[in-house]
Amino acid sequence: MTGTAQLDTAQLNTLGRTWKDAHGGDLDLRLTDTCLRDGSHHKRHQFTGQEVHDIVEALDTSGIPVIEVTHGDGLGGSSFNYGFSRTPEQELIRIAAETAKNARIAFLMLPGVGTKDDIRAAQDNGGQICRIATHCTEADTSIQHFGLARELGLETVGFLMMSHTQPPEVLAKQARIMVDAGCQCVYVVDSAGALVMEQTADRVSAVVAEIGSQADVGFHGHENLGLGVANTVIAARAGATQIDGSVRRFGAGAGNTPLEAFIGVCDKLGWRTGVDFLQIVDASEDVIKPAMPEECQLDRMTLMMGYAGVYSSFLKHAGNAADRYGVSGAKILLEAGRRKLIGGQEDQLIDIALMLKAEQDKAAANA
Ligand SMILES: CC[C@H](O)CC(=O)C(=O)O
Ligand SMILES: [Mn+2]
Repeated sequence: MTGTAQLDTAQLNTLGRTWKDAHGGDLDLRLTDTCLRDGSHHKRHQFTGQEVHDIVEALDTSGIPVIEVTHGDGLGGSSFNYGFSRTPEQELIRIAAETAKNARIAFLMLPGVGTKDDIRAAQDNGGQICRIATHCTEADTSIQHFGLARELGLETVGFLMMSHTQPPEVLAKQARIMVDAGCQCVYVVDSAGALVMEQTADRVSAVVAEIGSQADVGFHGHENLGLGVANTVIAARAGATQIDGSVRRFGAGAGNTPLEAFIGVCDKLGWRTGVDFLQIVDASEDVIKPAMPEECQLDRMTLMMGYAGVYSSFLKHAGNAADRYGVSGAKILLEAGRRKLIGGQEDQLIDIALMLKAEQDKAAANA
């Protein structure tokens, strides 16, 4: 089979649903910690090998079943456009895989940023789960990558990013494209932290109705309106069985769903995650916190992201543009939301800053 071929339903049924088997069916939810990938945005991609080793060891010991490790913008993201990594991501993947005793190591790739060779290298370095992320109307760009990943025997996950921008029925159709290409779990991704409760439930339910008999459904939340845990609980109630978050919210924007808080909530609800709450709380305080440049904040900038519906990974880029041109970062984000910018359009944040500066200079000249 070539990398671009689609899998038929019979193949999917025999190859799908790997995680329930891997965990012996004794978990209700499978958690993925993404502080070593989405947290890379907050860390400006400056993770050291030692930090990755220490964080993976702590998460793995606590029982986290999946740990995602990659540049914040996925394989191949280390660049002038997105920011250079301090340590090559393939080395970080290798360190993570060598450190984890039980957890599977996942890596993310965005078609057009990473390449098929990056996927092969990530597998050679010990990555086992290939997560392909596309804008939520561009699932067709993932077809060849899912084909390759399945050919290589990797577990596959699809990310429908910026899911707040499309109604449930559009997401369901896009999820179908991913599953037909070989994806074993499609995530509704609230990249901007803009979804509000029922909007999450409606989207997850629609995707479950479309693909639930063939593949799992996941949810990836952000904290920009303070709803990460609430949205994740409601997503699980709507049928999401794979859940993303970051311990201590170490992620993009105001951070990801705080995984330790969600684990505590799951304990109270009687949902089995396999993670020890006391250990994960210690890991948050003793290992994750020291690796963070600062806590992820729910402040003017990040609230604006949730409010205006802006991709969380734009936070540092908008802050840089605001500082460079002496304009309001919050106004840059509001305009980015109005323009409905998507990943890859980071350069437009500079255009917006220049426009705001011109307006500011004109107002000053007329004053
Ligand atoms: C650049 C990829 C992006 O950060 C993926 C993600 O975590 C999201 O869309 O929320
Ligand atoms: Mn994210």
